[in-house]
Amino acid sequence: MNKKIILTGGGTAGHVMVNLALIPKLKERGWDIAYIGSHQGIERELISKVEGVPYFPISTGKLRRYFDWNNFKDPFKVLKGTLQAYWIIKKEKPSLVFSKGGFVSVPVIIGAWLNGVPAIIHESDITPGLANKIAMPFATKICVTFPETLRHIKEEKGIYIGAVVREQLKQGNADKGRALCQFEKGKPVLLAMGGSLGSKRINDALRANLQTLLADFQIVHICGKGNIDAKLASAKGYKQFEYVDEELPHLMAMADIVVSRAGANSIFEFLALRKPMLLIPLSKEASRGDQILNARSFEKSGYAAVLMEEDLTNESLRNAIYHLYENKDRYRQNMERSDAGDTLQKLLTLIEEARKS
Ligand SMILES: CC(=O)N[C@H]1[C@@H](OP(=O)(O)OP(=O)(O)OC[C@H]2O[C@@H](n3ccc(=O)[nH]c3=O)[C@H](O)[C@@H]2O)O[C@H](CO)[C@@H](O)[C@@H]1O
Repeated sequence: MNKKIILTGGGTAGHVMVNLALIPKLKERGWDIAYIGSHQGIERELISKVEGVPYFPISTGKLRRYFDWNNFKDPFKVLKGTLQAYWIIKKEKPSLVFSKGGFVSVPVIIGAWLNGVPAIIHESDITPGLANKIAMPFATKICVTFPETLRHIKEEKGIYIGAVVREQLKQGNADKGRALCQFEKGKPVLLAMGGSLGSKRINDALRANLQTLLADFQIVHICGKGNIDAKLASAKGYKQFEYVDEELPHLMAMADIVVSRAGANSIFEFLALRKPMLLIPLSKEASRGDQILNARSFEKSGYAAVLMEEDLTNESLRNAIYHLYENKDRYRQNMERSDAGDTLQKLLTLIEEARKS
């Protein structure tokens, strides 16, 4: 019985996390795993830390909905990537390809289709991203996180499974988090996270309020690569990180409230950990607006407060943070009513069923 799987997905950490959640479970079940990603993307860095998962880099190009001179070059890169993915899949002979989306996944899904290998796509957001939209006709099944996403998918291919949250996030230790940040016990902790790449808008507005907020909170701020403010390195009760890997569960465990972008993986992680959250979704100017839909859906369920980027000022952020903290118990009670079920198990069952024998 062939139990080889190729995983793909990348560009931002949000397109790698489901794969990271799956890898230990697939290993437990005796799967042989390989990964196809880009040469430079964050997926290469994240997967290189995982033992026993060979990484095959391919050429990728960004698929854009707007004018850019690279639009003339990138189709050739995607074509090259498709040929590379085709040959890797032909040689590796997996019984299934699983994709978490992102530009790099398009050549891989097409490469799987050309080899007659079934492929499953996972879509985290309410509306499918451009890469997944292009790849969908070549996939066997498309799993979605939000039930309303099924509207955008051909009936027989779409399947609602919910969000996949990494097990290790649930094993955080608040004392370890405080030790890492040199925070004291007893004073509330605010975790600010601008998605896996950081957010300059959130960083600036938060730092403008730092003096006021530090009177009431200790703040751990994940600000993105290159965004550490050295002048604030010695501020008491304020700890900055560019990106956090193994230690993230401890930081999440000690947080009383969270201020975050509304990337699908992050918000479901906060929901699983029952963290009252203020979401500042990426604006329509900078994206297709998927985070706005994610945030509105959480707001409607009573899990989150939402501050739109166009309404983000130093004052509105400060007021929203205090409002969130005052109402934190209400948000927690609402989150207690959510039941995610064992999504990882559902996904594993789907993988076992879909593979080519
Ligand atoms: C700019 C962009 O394209 N954003 C998209 C991207 O966001 P982004 O990559 O930010 O995605 P998410 O918020 O969904 O996921 C980020 C993941 O990185 C992890 N993390 C983050 C920071 C850190 O220091 N350490 C760490 O491990 C989080 O725990 C989470 O698992 O993918 C999401 C899921 O398709 C989309 O909803 C977002 O719109």
